[in-house]
Amino acid sequence: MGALAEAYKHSLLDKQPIPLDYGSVRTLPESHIWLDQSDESPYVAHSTGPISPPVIDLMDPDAPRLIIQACETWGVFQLIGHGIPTKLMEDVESEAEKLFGLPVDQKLKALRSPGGGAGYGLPHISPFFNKHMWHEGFTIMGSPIYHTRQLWPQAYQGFCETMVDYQNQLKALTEQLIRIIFKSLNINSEEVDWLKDSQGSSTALQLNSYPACPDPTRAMGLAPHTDTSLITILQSKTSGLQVFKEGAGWILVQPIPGALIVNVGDFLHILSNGVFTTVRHRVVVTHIQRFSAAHFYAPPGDVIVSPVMSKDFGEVPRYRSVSVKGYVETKGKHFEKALSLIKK
Ligand SMILES: C=C1C[C@]23C[C@H]1CC[C@H]2[C@@]12CCC[C@@](C)(C(=O)O1)[C@H]2[C@@H]3C(=O)O
Ligand SMILES: O=C(O)CCC(=O)C(=O)O
Ligand SMILES: [Fe+2]
Repeated sequence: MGALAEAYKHSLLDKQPIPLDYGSVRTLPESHIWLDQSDESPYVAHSTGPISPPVIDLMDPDAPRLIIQACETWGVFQLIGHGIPTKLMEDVESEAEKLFGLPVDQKLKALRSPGGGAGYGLPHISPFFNKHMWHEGFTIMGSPIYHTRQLWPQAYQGFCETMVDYQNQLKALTEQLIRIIFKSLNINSEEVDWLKDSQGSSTALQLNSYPACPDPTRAMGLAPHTDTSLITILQSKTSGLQVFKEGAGWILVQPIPGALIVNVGDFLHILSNGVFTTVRHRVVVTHIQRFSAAHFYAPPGDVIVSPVMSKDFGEVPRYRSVSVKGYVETKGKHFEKALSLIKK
């Protein structure tokens, strides 16, 4: 799990808010109202017009070019032909439904400890906002057994097997995509030891639940953010994810059945000298519960991430070199100011 386990470690220490018992509230509590009536609702702000992130088939011989183009123009794309078994994707969704369907007092037994990364709770970025998000999450870093046993002391095996299998398969797919992307950055993957000995990479699996909301247009499922990853791969059956596109605003992503949503994170943005977009995204809620699973992948904590120099990515570095561990700390303390703090 590596460096990502330290993400938002400091910000968690000052307050440890816990998720609501969402099933028991009939009206949106003041603490969860993000927009008052006059504000533009997150629904109004999004356009379901003609533009949407690219859909790319990994089996397409032209996939590498399309992936690079998507990383530059959107920072996000939908991927089909990825080879992740449909059954496994369905099992992940149903295991998440089971987990978040547990009684609140049982879920709280797996509550993330202050400064901890794994376990049940609100988003790690909660302390940066004075309103609570309509969300509950379960973060897995490394083996899921410890926190899963708090939920199901006698029956944690099925959940753990599914999540470990999923993490292994998503890590392999991530590394396949990274090799394709590194080619465009003129990085020889054969010389990247943490990519070959892939034990060292930092990964995390985030299960998200956005419970049915009594007043969806005034709540926020997950506040706008960019991911602290090289690449994030996400699955969800239902819409709710919105990505920000310069010149178009918030775009609702309509998930294609069986597709995975791949997005560029901060580390790939830095590595590409700012050419690949670390897409800002958020989640709006509805009257129906929504689930997602997001796999985060970053290099090991001691790896130094430096902007590549080339005619395609610029001869002048736009960012200072950072260690993965150092940047995770900066992001955890300063959140969305992190990138500007390392700008040259
Ligand atoms: C590996 C990661 C990446 C984390 C922190 C740590 C574990 C959980 C991830 C998320 C998941 C939910 C949104 C986010 C913003 C959050 O609050 O926790 C993500 C954050 C990040 O992408 O920065
Ligand atoms: O639920 C989603 O679609 C997005 C989740 C997300 O952005 C995250 O887990 O970082
Ligand atoms: Fe995200």
